[in-house]
Order: sequence, then structure tokens, then C-alpha cells
Amino acid sequence: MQQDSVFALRGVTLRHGPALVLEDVSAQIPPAACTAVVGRSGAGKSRLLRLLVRLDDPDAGQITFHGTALGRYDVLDLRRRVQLVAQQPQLLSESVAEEIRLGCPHVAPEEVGALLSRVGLPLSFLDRSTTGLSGGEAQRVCLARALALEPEVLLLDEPTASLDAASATAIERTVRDLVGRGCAVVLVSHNADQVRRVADHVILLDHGRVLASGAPDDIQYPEAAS
Ligand SMILES: Nc1ncnc2c1ncn2[C@@H]1O[C@H](COP(=O)(O)OP(=O)(O)OP(=O)(O)O)[C@@H](O)[C@H]1O
Repeated sequence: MQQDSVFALRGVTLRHGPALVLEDVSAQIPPAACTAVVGRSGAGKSRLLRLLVRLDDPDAGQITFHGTALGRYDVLDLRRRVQLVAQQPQLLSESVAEEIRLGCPHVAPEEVGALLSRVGLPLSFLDRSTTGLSGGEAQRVCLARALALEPEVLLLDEPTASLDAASATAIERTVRDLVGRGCAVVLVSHNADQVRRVADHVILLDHGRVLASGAPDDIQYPEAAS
């Protein structure tokens, strides 16, 4: 997998003050696959995603993107190619339609509607104001905004944590569809059943260290995720 990896992390350590948030993490993110990052609350999953778009930089170790050190990429270009949908994303526009077209103003109106349906939101959301959206709705608008940019890599931080089953299914379908189109998806999830449904590969973090990695059925999930 090493040679084909989209991202490769070698001996990555991240500190927050005296605390070790990630310690000696080595892992690969393969292309055209869904990699789930699992582990108990506070294990370092979100911080790992932030490293991949250089919202943080490691204190030690190396991260490469397509074999080249991450620091050598133009950061804005990197963040266009690698889209992060955070747990509590910031929306920057007044309306949902504007927000989805934020990075991609030439997206056709019908395409904006299609993006909404890919994240399980009805067309009526196009005219909604971004203020007053629920957390789960805001996260899905952010996902639609990310999808509009057709990223090479999509980083999803617990995208279905606050969704009902039907909406979660729409997101899972979109993840598999993206993988089918060649996108690498990194999915942080506390839901072991979801991981078994959508992931090809799992990285299990524990207190900032990689405890195990492998196929979804070979991982022993922490209690909160089983
Ligand atoms: N800004 C910060 N200041 C201090 N500590 C932080 C900060 N951000 C993260 N941490 C700590 O780093 C560790 C890893 O945090 P992270 O958000 O990556 O965990 P997580 O695995 O995503 O957890 P969860 O499943 O609860 O979202 C935690 O112990 C957290 O308290």
C-alpha cells in the first residue's frame, strides 16, 4: 500500500503544550478507498484529520501527499484538493445555495440541487438561511460545499453522529459513490456497524497511538463504537 498511498504518515508526533496528542503515528491512506479512523473520545482522531490539511503541523515525523512532503504543497491548493468536513463546520454565506457555491461559483443551479440530495437534504434547503440550521444540517451543507469541489480526498469527522437513519444512509451511499469514482475518503466514526458497512480499511487510535490497523472485520472496536 505504501507506494500507492495518497497520504503516508511516518512517526508523526503532535503535542499540545506538554501533552502528547499523537505519538509516533505511522499510517497510510490508500486511493479510491474509505479509511475509517476509530477510537475512544480524545484518542486524537480529529487532530489527525487536521494534520492532513495543515491546520496543524506535526512536532516530529513526516507526512507525505502523493510521495511529496506535505509542507511543499501550496496550502490553499492542498485544501482545495483535500476537503475537510469538520464536526462543527463554519458556514460563511447567508443562504445555503450561496454556501454550496462558495468555492465553485460556476456550479449550475440543478447541480446544487443534486448536491443537496447527495447529502440527504431536500431541495427546499436551497433558499434557507445558514443561520438557524441544526448542527447536522450545517455539517451536511458543508459536505455539499466540499463535494462541489470534486476533491481528491474527503475527510469526514463524524458526519452522521447527529443524523437520523435515513440521512445517515444517504451519506454512507455518497461515501461509497465517491470511492467508486476514485476518491480517497477518511471517515472518523464511533459507529462500528457503519465502519463495517462503508470502510475498506481501519486505523484504530488509542491515546494518540495506532493500536491496530487492518480490515474492518479484523478490528476490535472500543466499547463506545460497538
Ligand atoms: N485546542 C486544544 N487544547 C487542548 N487540548 C486539545 C485541544 N484540541 C484537542 N486537544 C486534546 O487532544 C486530544 C485529542 O483530541 P481530538 O479532538 O483529536 O480527539 P477525538 O479522538 O477526535 O475525540 P472525539 O471522539 O471526542 O471527537 C484530546 O485529549 C483533546 O482534549
